[in-house]
Amino acid sequence: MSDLNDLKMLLESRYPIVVIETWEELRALDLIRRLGMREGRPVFAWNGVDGLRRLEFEDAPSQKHTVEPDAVLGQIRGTNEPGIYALCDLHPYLEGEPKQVRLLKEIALHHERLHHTLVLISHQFSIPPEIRRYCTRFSLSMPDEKQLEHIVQDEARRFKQEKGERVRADRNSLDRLVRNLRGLSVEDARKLARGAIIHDGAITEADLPEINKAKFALMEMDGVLSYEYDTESFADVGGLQGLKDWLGKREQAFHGQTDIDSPRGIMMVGVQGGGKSLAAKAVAGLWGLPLLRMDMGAIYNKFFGESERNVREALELAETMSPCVLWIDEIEKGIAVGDNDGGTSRRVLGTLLTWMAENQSQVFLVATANDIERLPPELIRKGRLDEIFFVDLPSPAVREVIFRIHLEKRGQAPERFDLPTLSAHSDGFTGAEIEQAVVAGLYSASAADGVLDQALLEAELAATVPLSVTMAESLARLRQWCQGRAVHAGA
Ligand SMILES: Nc1ncnc2c1ncn2[C@@H]1O[C@H](COP(=O)(O)OP(=O)(O)OP(=O)(O)O)[C@@H](O)[C@H]1O
Repeated sequence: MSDLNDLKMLLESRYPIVVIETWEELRALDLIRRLGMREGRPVFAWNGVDGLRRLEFEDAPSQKHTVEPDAVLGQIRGTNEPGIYALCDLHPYLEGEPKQVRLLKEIALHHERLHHTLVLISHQFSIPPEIRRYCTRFSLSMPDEKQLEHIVQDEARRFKQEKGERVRADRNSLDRLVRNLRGLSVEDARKLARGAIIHDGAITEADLPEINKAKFALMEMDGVLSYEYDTESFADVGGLQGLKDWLGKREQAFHGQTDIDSPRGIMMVGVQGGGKSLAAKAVAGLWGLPLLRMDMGAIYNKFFGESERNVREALELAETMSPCVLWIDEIEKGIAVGDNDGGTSRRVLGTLLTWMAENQSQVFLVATANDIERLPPELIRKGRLDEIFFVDLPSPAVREVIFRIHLEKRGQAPERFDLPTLSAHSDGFTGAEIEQAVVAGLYSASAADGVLDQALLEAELAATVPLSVTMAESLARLRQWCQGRAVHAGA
């Protein structure tokens, strides 16, 4: 790892303040200590409990009078001997504290005279605008696959010493485990590897979903990306045969098992409740990949900060989680044409398009959209996505399958029902509406202390006015828009 050299270069480029966002405080401090010793510069560490102390000497006493942040910053400002000051968890003391921010700025302003370097170490650090131009960010490097494999082997050795048993593993599972640990710090990778080994003394494919969930939790994306625990199987999706065939043909290429270009993503447009979300979940289920969902609403949430940064970070996280499926639900909400928001949605779209053009990682994008009129043309231009699928209302045969799926899911034997008649009575219904009719029928049956039967289901269907009727015009527009632009997901 060349962290030492990289940090040295940063210091030499005379930035007065270096910000390190990390959970690995001890590793960051060790790096700074080594750098100080190599460069012959005194190094100090501070936190709000112990105050300041010399970092090079293990038993150096703490200067208790510097526990308060303004005391320590005041002392640094007043010292002429140039030093490196690692300030841990200073971030809460800067919020709404103009005095502290000013002191930081003073030290930065007099950098040419004082030659102090402040290294601010926190798990998260938002730089106050007053000092932004004096700051630079530094990231600790993450272990590469070779180092990760060493970590896993270390843990396997430790297991053997403690339990007297060898860890069972095949090459393929080990490789996949190592790949899935990418993007984690040494400490976290070790923790997850230990977790995978400890419960059964083996490394198997079955460990991977747990590893992915735990890894995602460690990454803390605060609502912009969520980990979808329930992926679906395509067996639970009625119809969409065209989409299923398309995906089936590309699975090997996605996993890098052929020389053909890896597929990068699809968009699904269609009526509400037509099964687009269900299909997105089924892609992950079919390919055995974790499913991450990007919430366009959260990207614009002011509490989460700058929108483009949120998108960038979410995409980076998806890359770290690769191979995975990234599902952007209702994509038009975040990047709609004509949004009057001071250009934010244009910038978010730009960030997304750049990523789509440059993405080399195994992240398969599944975007779903309801409102095609708000979709920016750049996004749907040929070549951006591998395919645009139109999810239309289900055909009579598919409606039968959907009835079967939802009856079976609720413990109702489909043989007890006349499925062709139910299908005939549900012309124009979406999958969601068929499911709703089954659920409503079950409620009615239970209220009457009876069982669900054909008559109850037919009554529920007769009482429903499907969206395709109330929104006939927009459905017609959608179908027209899709001609020549999208392929039929059901074909
Ligand atoms: N083709 C289908 N096969 C089986 N179930 C379906 C199908 N289509 C819809 N459903 C049922 O309806 C529910 C809602 O559908 P889903 O959320 O996938 O639709 P959608 O097109 O994403 O709708 P929206 O645009 O409103 O989010 C699904 O969870 C599923 O239970």
